[in-house]
Amino acid sequence: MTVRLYVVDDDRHYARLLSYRLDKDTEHEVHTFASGEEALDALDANPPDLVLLDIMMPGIGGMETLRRLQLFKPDLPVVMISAQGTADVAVEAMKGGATDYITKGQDDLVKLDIVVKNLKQRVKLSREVERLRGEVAKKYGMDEIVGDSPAMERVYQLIEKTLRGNLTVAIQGESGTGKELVARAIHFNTPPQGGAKEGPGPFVVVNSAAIPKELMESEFFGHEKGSFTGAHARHIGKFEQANGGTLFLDEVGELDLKLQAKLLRALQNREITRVGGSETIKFECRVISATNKDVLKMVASGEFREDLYYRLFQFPVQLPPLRERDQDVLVLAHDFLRGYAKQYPRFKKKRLGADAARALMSYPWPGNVRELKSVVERAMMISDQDEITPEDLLIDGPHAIAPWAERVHKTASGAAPPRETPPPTSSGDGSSVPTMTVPAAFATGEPEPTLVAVPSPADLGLPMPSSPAATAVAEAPEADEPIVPLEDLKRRAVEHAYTVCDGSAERAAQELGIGRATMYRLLKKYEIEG
Ligand SMILES: Nc1ncnc2c1ncn2[C@@H]1O[C@H](COP(=O)(O)OP(=O)(O)OP(=O)(O)O)[C@@H](O)[C@H]1O
Repeated sequence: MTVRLYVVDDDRHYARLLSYRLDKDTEHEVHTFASGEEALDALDANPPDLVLLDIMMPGIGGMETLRRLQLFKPDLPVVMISAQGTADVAVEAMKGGATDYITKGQDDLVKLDIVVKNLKQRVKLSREVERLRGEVAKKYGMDEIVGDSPAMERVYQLIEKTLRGNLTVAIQGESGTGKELVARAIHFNTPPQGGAKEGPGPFVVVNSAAIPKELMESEFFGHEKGSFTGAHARHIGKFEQANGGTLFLDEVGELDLKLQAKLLRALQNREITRVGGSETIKFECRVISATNKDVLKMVASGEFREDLYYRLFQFPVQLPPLRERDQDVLVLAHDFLRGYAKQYPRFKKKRLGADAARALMSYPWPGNVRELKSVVERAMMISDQDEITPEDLLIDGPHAIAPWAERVHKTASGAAPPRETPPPTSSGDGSSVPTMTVPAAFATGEPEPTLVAVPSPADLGLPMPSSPAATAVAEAPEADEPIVPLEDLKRRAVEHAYTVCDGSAERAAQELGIGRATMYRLLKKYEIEG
């Protein structure tokens, strides 16, 4: 680990003495400066981990330099160097935020070693925290949301807009459409609000459907010891826990009217009182709610307070069910395949065969993405070969299991499928796509073959052959060519388009037939740089 140290002292002899000693440690990168101004000028290009700062210097001097260093990075460790007889100034500096001080000509060099050693420990720790924070943010970042369909494109645009301010966001969508995923992405990508400390703060979930009614108030606002039977200790509620971060109110449509009134009051006044307590406690957090209910209908029927509706739904984000994003099915399936193989490396060679991919595409998925996920993960487990076949999916055929089997049979026998929209005969953007007969694996015993949609290249997230960027990568493969994973093709298509379009993401997006936001996301995902 390299630690960058600044030695700032106009006494060149003393500065050289310190830097010579510090340089002996190979982990140290020492920069010396003769004035505060010089050191401040270097901050952006080479930010320090630790500063040794003389108090008495010409120009702005040590104290003012300290103040400006703190503006640059509030938790930057700064050790003041005081001349003999100016120890009282050093103490003043520590009151002003300096970490420690050494006195020239006394025990300075020994103390220097100890101080630097301790601070290095601190720097190492804060780097580790930073690294972990980055990992968490990545895990819950935008990249976790998968899908390039026009419907998801709109969702990405809305998410980006929610990041501009601190309005309450209400995410609506059927069960399993990714509401929590989107809430986490908003939380982890929201820039720190005015005065907030570093990082996104805590993400606290309250699932209103999962908590017994009688415990709801205490869950939200906390309680004091002895405030009711069973309250053996003080309990800190979710609002307080979310302070400085995000409170995610899941299934908000399940709240009863009494609690709705209390929630409204808390949100309006930005303060709460614990059950059985009298102290009012201020909180500051972003509020995101989610529901799969039609809350406006609930407002009309008196089940949901209108004033709370306006308070929570300042920025509504509607998530599409899977049936409205057919072209995402394979992208999602591959993502689940990769995710499961990462979790269980023994499955890392498993891949979707062409017939299985077609079967997934033609299956009438309803809304819940979890269904697709469990079909894919189960297929990985039960398939005997590396290539997953339609039979491994267990969504049709003699071994198919509910609810998947019933859906296929209902659809095939002409009964209304559970989806609200018809099976895919058009791509997401309204253009028609060719149809084909159901593959053998979907034979239902019906005399007439069922017609289902065949994915177009655009449906698969691939460039349409008509675009110049596409022709180079979308040539028809020979029958004996090995199958290339879809993700590799996508990466190549994006890379190629970006190069051909001279690094213009906008033009490349146009050529690929995808939106700008998706293009930027893919460039980031594949780490393609201009
Ligand atoms: N767009 C998506 N990209 C990747 N995974 C998704 C997407 N949408 C949903 N999922 C996956 O589906 C599962 C359900 O997602 P999530 O819990 O966010 O949905 P939800 O709408 O909050 O569900 P519920 O209404 O049941 O609480 C998770 O495993 C999630 O990873």
